Amino acid sequence: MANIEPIRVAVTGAAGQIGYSLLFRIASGDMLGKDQPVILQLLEVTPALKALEGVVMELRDCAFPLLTDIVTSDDPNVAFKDADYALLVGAMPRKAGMERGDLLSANGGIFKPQGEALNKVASRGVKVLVVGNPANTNALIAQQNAPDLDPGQFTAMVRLDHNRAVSQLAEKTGKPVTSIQNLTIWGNHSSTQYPDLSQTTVDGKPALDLVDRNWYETEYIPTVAKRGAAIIAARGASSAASAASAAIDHMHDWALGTADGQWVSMGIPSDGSYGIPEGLIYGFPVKCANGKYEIVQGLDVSDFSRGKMDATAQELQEERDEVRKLGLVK
Ligand SMILES: NC(=O)c1ccc[n+]([C@@H]2O[C@H](COP(=O)([O-])OP(=O)(O)OC[C@H]3O[C@@H](n4cnc5c(N)ncnc54)[C@H](O)[C@@H]3O)[C@@H](O)[C@H]2O)c1
Ligand SMILES: O=C(O)C[C@H](O)C(=O)O
Repeated sequence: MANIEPIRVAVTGAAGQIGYSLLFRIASGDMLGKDQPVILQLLEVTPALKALEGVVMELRDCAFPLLTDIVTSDDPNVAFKDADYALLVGAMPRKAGMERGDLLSANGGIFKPQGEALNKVASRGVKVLVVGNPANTNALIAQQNAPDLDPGQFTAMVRLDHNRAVSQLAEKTGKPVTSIQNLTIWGNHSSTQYPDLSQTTVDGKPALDLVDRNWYETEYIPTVAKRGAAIIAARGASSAASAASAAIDHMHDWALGTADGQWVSMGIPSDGSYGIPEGLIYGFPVKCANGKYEIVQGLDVSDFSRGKMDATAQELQEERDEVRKLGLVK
């Protein structure tokens, strides 16, 4: 372990609820491996730096063997300096009664300067995950303001939706989550997302042979798509530990690869696959190896799926138009 160079991981919104779970998981090796030392580079707004100091005290008190150093700052040019991974969490969460897209004008402005700072100071191979909502369009804003980086380095989190979808299906079929494979979240991290079971297997059997079609269309899909709102209604605050866990899963699989033959869902720039307009940051089925992701190609798309996939793409186009008007993307 002593001979492995530490990896720099930047996290924004580090004193927030998600940060409080995420940082400890990164420092314990859950994201990049149990033998990979890390340096945490934490960004917060100036008024939250005091609270962040307390989080840093707690991180130090854990005496994590892999945690080599901690940097804190309210300047993205410091926090993103030479970062190999950047998890952009810092943004306002929605309240009951809001859609995530309602946060666009409040949060969109955060991601332009952060994209510019990543462009200027991050490692040229930085892998970026946007968690702050609306995650897909915020990822687009950061990406468009980082012209010297490859657009594919910017991704958005639909992994929480993916994990929710796996868990709901496991519960319905009475099978363990590990029996479920090849599930996809297409599109936006919003209530238009499409949790698609058409290719999914449970213990090798087609999932749609095991559940009622009416349940799938009228209960399962809306339950997964509206789970974030259900958590806000129950907890009085948006999901945090599960969101952090999904962020760990997303980065872990991107960095270290997906399990043999299996795929996961990631929000990535569309290359036009499956007829999704190029450039939108859209949830796709992907396999990862050697630090790269690749869209799973050649899947059959039914008329039902086509309608759902196009509707969520349409919403992302509308969000893109809105941020264009705000001058946040070209
Ligand atoms: N994509 C997903 O699946 C998913 C899941 C859960 C939550 N979220 C989103 O993640 C975001 C954070 O959620 P939370 O519960 O941790 O919120 P929170 O309010 O507890 O924490 C957000 C933190 O971000 C900080 N912050 C605000 N602007 C910043 C900036 N410009 N730079 C750095 N830090 C900044 C705040 O000071 C605060 O400490 C919200 O937008 C929420 O909706 C996304
Ligand atoms: O729903 C929210 O606003 C928070 C988060 O995006 C979630 O899905 O839990």
